[in-house]
Amino acid sequence: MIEAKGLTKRYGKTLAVDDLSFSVEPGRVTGFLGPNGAGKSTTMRMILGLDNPTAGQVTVGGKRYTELHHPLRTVGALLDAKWVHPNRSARAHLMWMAKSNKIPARRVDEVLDIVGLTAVAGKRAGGFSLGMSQRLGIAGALLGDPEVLLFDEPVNGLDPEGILWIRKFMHRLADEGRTVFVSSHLLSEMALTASELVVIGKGRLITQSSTEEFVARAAESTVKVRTPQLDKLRALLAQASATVDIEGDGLIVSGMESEKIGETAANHGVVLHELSPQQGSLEQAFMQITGDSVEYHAALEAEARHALAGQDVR
Ligand SMILES: Nc1ncnc2c1ncn2[C@@H]1O[C@H](COP(=O)(O)OP(=O)(O)OP(=O)(O)O)[C@@H](O)[C@H]1O
Repeated sequence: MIEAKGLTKRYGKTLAVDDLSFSVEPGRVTGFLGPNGAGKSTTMRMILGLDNPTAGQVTVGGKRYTELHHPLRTVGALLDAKWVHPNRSARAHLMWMAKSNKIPARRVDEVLDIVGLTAVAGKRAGGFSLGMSQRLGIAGALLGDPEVLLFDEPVNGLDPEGILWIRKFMHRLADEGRTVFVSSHLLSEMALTASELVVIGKGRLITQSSTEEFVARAAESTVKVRTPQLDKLRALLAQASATVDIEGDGLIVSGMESEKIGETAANHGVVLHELSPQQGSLEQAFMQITGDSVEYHAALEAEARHALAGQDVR
């Protein structure tokens, strides 16, 4: 379990993390969602004791990182996959990590097996693809068999197969009862990976809720209506305090459920050709909630450029 209370980090004039309080429970994957520059990496660094909070605190299993007797046995992290000595073999890299944390050597072979790197354990880590480097990073995070695992943007730059592997692996770790906290600026990815979300913007908590709730609540449901008596229905709905916009040959109604719209139409003899609640996507929800966040729009543009260029922009 991870608990942040009033967590704050200031770098000079920049308030990177601003009075952040949230909790991350074991047994499920929790997404840490926010646009670029929202403060996700800074928060993760504070969880890992790599940065000190300006105010507030964050604990792992009830203790601050610096109070943990065997940190690697409590919390493992994948922050930067390329953090290995390029000329060391995967096994040598893990052996070195194990030794410096008093972890038995046999655990190295176990974690190599868990992440599927046994066959290439003797190869230079410097020659690994990004996907393999990610696996090696995860093997390192698992060395101490920790209860809590942090992943900072783990799917960045990975091919679809690598993304799928990481996603399944995180679910497996959560199913084992571990606390899994994974950051991302990719909304669509979090919808597939996380069941719970901690959403931040500009260093502040926007919301913590289940992914499902977040989408349902934020993408304030709209209903598409088509009718040959458009003006009449529009006036009736507006009278009942719904917000009505004309779109194409129909109406987009918000602030009123489809059942109520249908009943209102029936009560006044209005014929309906279509009455369809519109499903909100996580993207829409996120945009709505962080709508005023400049950084968010920058992130969206970057994502769009990324999609167009077919390569990673970050
Ligand atoms: N060491 C530092 N010194 C000064 N400013 C920093 C430092 N680390 C982060 N910042 C600033 O703090 C803010 C939050 O950065 P952070 O990297 O935590 O965000 P993020 O959500 O992880 O975004 P990204 O995914 O782009 O890394 C940014 O404005 C960033 O420029």
